[in-house]
Amino acid sequence: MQTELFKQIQTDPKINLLPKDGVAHYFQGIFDDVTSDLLYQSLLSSLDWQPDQLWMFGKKVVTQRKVAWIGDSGCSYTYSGIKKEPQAWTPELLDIKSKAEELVQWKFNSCLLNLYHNGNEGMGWHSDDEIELNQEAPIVSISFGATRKFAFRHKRDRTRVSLFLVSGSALAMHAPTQEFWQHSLLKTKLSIAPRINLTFRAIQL
Ligand SMILES: O=C(O)CCC(=O)C(=O)O
Ligand SMILES: [Fe+2]
Repeated sequence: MQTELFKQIQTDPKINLLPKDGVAHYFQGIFDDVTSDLLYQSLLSSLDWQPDQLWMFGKKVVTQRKVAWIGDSGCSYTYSGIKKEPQAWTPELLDIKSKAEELVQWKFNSCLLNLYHNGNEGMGWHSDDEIELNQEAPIVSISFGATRKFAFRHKRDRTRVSLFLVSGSALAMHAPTQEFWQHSLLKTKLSIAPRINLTFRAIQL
């Protein structure tokens, strides 16, 4: 019974995953398995992947997880105190961007990609609420590779909602989700295959 309900929630893009203060929709099978594998390989080899750098307790930390920042010219982006200049769009990225835009009827001008080599790598609790982002715009997150668990946590009462993001899926987060919720890509001892995640964002120019 619980499994049935879970499956339904996981696959019905009309259901809002959040009980309040935000809207998040999950779309499975945006890309089929063969296309997802091809896109994964092509993103892995065509982009300049760099370790992420962030400040933790006053110290600069370099992550195992790698990132690539893509955007229209002028879309520089500062987070955790590090200013990033964008790499140019590739044909594959533009195709994926079109799909993301179609899902939410919004135009994006930038994309942050994360490469998690194994289950030991994740992303801690945060909101995508950087000052450069248009706060009205949704964020669309697309995943290729290993299935990973993603969780939301309400900033005030700590309510949690979690789901598995499978290869070829999209997760759309609409305003005011970032204002009230944090999210995290949880680490796991189970999943050892790598995963690439893309978050399409609208930077205010
Ligand atoms: O890898 C994920 O699914 C989440 C990535 C994320 O939250 C981000 O890039 O801001
Ligand atoms: Fe995020």
